[in-house]
Amino acid sequence: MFVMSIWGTSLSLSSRSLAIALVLCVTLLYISYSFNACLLASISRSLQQSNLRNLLSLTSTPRNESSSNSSSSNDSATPASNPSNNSSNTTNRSISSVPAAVGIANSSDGSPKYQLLRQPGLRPSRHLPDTLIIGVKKSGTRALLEFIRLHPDVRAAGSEVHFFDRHYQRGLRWYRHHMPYTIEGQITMEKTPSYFVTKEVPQRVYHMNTATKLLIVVRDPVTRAISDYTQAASKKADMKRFEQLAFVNGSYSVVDTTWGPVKIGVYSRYLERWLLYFPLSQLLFISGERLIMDPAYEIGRVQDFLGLKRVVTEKHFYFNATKGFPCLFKSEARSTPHCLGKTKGRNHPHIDPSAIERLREFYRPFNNKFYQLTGINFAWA
Ligand SMILES: Nc1ncnc2c1ncn2[C@@H]1O[C@H](COP(=O)(O)OS(=O)(=O)O)[C@@H](OP(=O)(O)O)[C@H]1O
Repeated sequence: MFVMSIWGTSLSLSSRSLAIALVLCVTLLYISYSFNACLLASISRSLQQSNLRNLLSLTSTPRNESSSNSSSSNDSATPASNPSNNSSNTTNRSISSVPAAVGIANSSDGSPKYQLLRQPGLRPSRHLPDTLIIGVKKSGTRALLEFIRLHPDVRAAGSEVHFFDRHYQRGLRWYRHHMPYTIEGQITMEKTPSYFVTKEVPQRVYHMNTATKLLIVVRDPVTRAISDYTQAASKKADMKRFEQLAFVNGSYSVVDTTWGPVKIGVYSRYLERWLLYFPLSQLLFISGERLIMDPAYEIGRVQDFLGLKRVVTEKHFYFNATKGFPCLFKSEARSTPHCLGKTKGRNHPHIDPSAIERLREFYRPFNNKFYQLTGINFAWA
């Protein structure tokens, strides 16, 4: 009886243990299942996000391309001296890599081709400019930018960024954010014509990158002054006549050198400041007159200076008789003809020839100094 009762007790004990073990097993299985499910969900989420990020960074490229271009690699957030990083972008350019990469960029199918873009250099990113068009205002700076950006290895900011003269305190990170996306081997370019005449700019550009290449379009300072005046008059209905503004006291004897349109034409004065920071070999002077008469010639010089293959040639230009200026084809296949906008190539007002003659006389010594500094005789009258 006693044995029976012990046996019975141990039986009920072992079935309780069995039941407890079963419950424990089921609980463990449930916890393990939930944990694995969470883990898998989180892995899949992060994979989706990284794919999305890649896709977004790729699809944002055309937005910037439509406005312009750039390349260099400087992550500095403040305008402190960090000159060396940008210069490497001017070498090792591969024209053939560009259309290929752009083609791949449009693919979002996750194929091996698409994976190529993850390789360093092929993933588009923004860089500080390694080339600047610094001026001179009203000399053909927009034409130069539009012409040179036909090159597949050039990307430029579409509008004038004014970083070095107006927004310098915002820092290089801000500046870089205004640059277009580029891939390795492409040049990043920006044009702001007021850089040439703003006192602080040469030193600031030098601090960004001592190797920055500088493009300067120059034009007969008298015609440039009239062009500058024409632009100002187009915005102000009651503007005085050019002759009244260019001279002191209404007579043509004393030139008003404080008036912006006159002052900017004293190129030698501004150039001297730039030469304190940059050797002449880093500056390229483009004749504004020749850019109109023979754009292919001037663009050839620019491509050589930038170490680019001569891709933009006479095949890209045609003379538009209605506009009275050269216009361009966006490709060698002569598709998409394009002229600059209405604000480029305005009709100038009639100016008294005596006033023009007096201004020529005024500029002559400064022009000669400029020819001497640049080693180029621009032959302005
Ligand atoms: N291809 C072509 N089409 C139209 N205009 C051309 C071209 N090439 C040079 N130019 C000359 O460019 C002058 C304007 O110069 P900028 O672009 O430097 O002006 S700005 O400083 O950016 O406002 C502009 O000056 P204005 O003629 O006084 O309007 C033109 O003479």
